Parts: sequence; C-alpha cells; structure tokens
Amino acid sequence: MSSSVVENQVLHGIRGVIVDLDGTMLHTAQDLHITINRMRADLGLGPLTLETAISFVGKGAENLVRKSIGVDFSASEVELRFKEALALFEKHYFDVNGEFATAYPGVHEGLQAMRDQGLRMACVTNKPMAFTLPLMEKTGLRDYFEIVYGGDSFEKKKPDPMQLLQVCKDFGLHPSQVVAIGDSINDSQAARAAGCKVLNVPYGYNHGQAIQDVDSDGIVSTLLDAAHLISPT
Ligand SMILES: O=C(O)COP(=O)(O)O
Ligand SMILES: [Mg+2]
Repeated sequence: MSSSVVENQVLHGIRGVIVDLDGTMLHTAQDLHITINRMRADLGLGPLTLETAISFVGKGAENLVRKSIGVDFSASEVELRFKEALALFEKHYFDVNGEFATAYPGVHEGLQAMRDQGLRMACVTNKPMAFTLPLMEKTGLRDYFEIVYGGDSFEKKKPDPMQLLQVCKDFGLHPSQVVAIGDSINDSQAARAAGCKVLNVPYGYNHGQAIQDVDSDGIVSTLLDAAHLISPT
C-alpha cells in the first residue's frame, strides 16, 4: 500500500536537498539502544526497551540522555546527574556507533538519483558531529554530500531552522529551491521555519507518533521515491 507516492505532487524548481540521518538514511536505533542501556547500567539503572529508546531519538544526544534517565528521576535530579550521564553516553557511543546501523532500502539509489539530477546535497542531523562523520564514512554515505552539519555545528538545531538556513546560504539558493527530507516533526518544523519544502519518510523515529500528523509536502516510501518527486525545472 504505497498510494501516497501516487497522490504526491512533483516539487518543481528544486536545486538542493537536505537529508536527515537517523531514521531517514540510517536505522541507528539498535546502536543507540545499546548505548543508553550501557550508560544506564553504569548509573545502576535497569534497561529500557528498544521502543522506549526509539521514542527519545530525534532532538539530539543531550535530549536523548536526559529522557533516558528521566524515566527514573525528576527533572531536577536529571540535571544533577546529566553531566556524568552524558560523559558515559559519549564513551559508550564511541564504541558502539555504526556497529549495527544499516541504510534503509532505497537510500543509496535515491541519493545517486539526486546526484544524477545535479542537485546540491547536504546532510543535516541533530547527532553531534563527532559521531556523525565516522558513521557516514563507515556506511558509505559521506561522499554524496557537499556539506554535513550536526546538532552541535551551530547554537541551535532542528526544529530550529538555523542549520537549514546556513545550507541555503552556503549553496546560494533561496529556501524555496530546497527540499528537506526527514523522518520526524523536527525536520518538518525546521523546514517550514526556514521556508524550505519538506518530504517525510514513514519508517523512521517520529517520537512514536504517526508521520501522517506532521505538516509535509508529501510522504515518500523511500529516498528513491523522493528523488522521483523532485524536479530542478
Ligand atoms: O541525534 C538525533 O537525535 C537524531 O538525529 P537526526 O536529526 O539525524 O534524526
Ligand atoms: Mg531523523
């Protein structure tokens, strides 16, 4: 049942794409689940389910850490433990990052099709850069992109439009000539605030919410479907 592709309108006059990483290009949930459970074990806490871990992904590492210990502690207790928890998270994620991460179906084909169309290509993720770049290298994604911005590249991250606006500026494109492709409300809100178009994939991590409830110019089953909906003319 992928009738959504048939119903979607082609986006014309698009010269650049901004592609999200976690939940859009890479299924990273297992790495993140293992990492937060190792962090929790070090803090004397029991494991969380994969589903719970997934529901915390999308607003960057610091939010993931806060939410993951917020299961057991009040907001003020979380802040007391935050620094230690973040250091543990980082230590374990350096070990685990990329171990189980896999590209979703159609990712390489979609990125290649976008490249063949002559689109300018950037990756914007809320994942910190120290984890983003090795992960993209390991999974063969890095070379598709002229620009990669992470959650710590600027003062603000998605859903703030700062990263997307910087990409538009770097490319010399008006935001209306750029489409953001992502799996979550953070991508959509950032795109709308920047004035970019937005396409969503339904298979990622939208905080446990249906992607159909997110403001979007279309829901596409794969990045290859997204490429088919983007036209430079
Ligand atoms: O690090 C996260 O929270 C998710 O990153 P994303 O922006 O690539 O989905
Ligand atoms: Mg994402």
